[in-house]
Amino acid sequence: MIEVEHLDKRYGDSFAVQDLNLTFPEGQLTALLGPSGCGKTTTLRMINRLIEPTGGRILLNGQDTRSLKPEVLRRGIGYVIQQIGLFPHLSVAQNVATVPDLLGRDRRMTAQRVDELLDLVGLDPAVYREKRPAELSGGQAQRVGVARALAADPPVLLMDEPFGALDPLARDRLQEAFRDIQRRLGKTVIMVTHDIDEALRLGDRVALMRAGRLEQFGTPDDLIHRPASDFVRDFLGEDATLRQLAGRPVSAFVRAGLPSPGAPRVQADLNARSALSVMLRESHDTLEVLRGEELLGHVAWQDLRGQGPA
Ligand SMILES: Nc1ncnc2c1ncn2[C@@H]1O[C@H](COP(=O)(O)OP(=O)(O)OP(=O)(O)O)[C@@H](O)[C@H]1O
Repeated sequence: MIEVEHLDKRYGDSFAVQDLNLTFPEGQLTALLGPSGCGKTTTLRMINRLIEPTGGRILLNGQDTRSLKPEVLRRGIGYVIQQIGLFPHLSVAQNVATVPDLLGRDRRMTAQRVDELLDLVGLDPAVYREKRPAELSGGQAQRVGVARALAADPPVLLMDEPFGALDPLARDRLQEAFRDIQRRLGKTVIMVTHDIDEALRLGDRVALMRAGRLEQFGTPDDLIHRPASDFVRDFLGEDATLRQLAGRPVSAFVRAGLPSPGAPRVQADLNARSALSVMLRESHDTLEVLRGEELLGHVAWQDLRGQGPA
């Protein structure tokens, strides 16, 4: 768990970050979201002490990070940035193994782990192990960057716009793959993004910042349905609900029981935004939700609009 207390970063007379108070829950992904210049990157870099705060403190599992040597601190905190900076003269496998090698880990174990990690991020080790960074696409290089950050098995991962440089299709795929990995490995992840869709889709929690301060901290649902201010509402925009629905299957909204007679049928893995479209098209305010032939229950219009059980 990472706790940030009264955190300040001042440059001359202006604050990049001002009186930030925030707890990043363990094993969850928190998106740091906000307009350009609001202090996201500064916050992230204060956590691994690439930037030293001018005030306040940061606790990692209850321990003040200032009491740890930066290099010791960073061993437990992976860091992924957009320009991932793979070493061009090293192979993919050597790049992924950088940290374990530095830590003097057993070579054979490391080689095996490198293969597992490449597999995990969707790169066939037999094909990619010996390639050089110059032979990779942008998306493949990003995957290697994620594998490298995971190689030291840090409990905490800091990510700064990790998927920013990718085309939309590659970004979608890597986001999904990463979300899976994060859930499976139970890492605590803090991800800087200015992409609202990305924050709402990937974040268990979203911290929305504005001019160095925290505007709202909550689940994507909280921000969308219970915005703390006009700024939050405006920032997310009117189609925030639709955006969030696009990222979730309709099965997440299912209630037990029968729908009203004549309700259209949809499959459970249909995304909720498309399910809403079916309701509009068919002029029906409930849908019957099936998985294959099995009836799971129904979903109602008001559930998709955010007043329901999900
Ligand atoms: N070294 C520095 N010296 C002076 N001001 C700085 C310095 N680094 C950052 N700032 C200022 O602090 C503020 C926050 O910067 P930061 O990079 O944290 O924003 P951000 O939210 O990550 O923005 P972006 O999304 O554009 O990357 C900005 O106004 C920036 O100009």
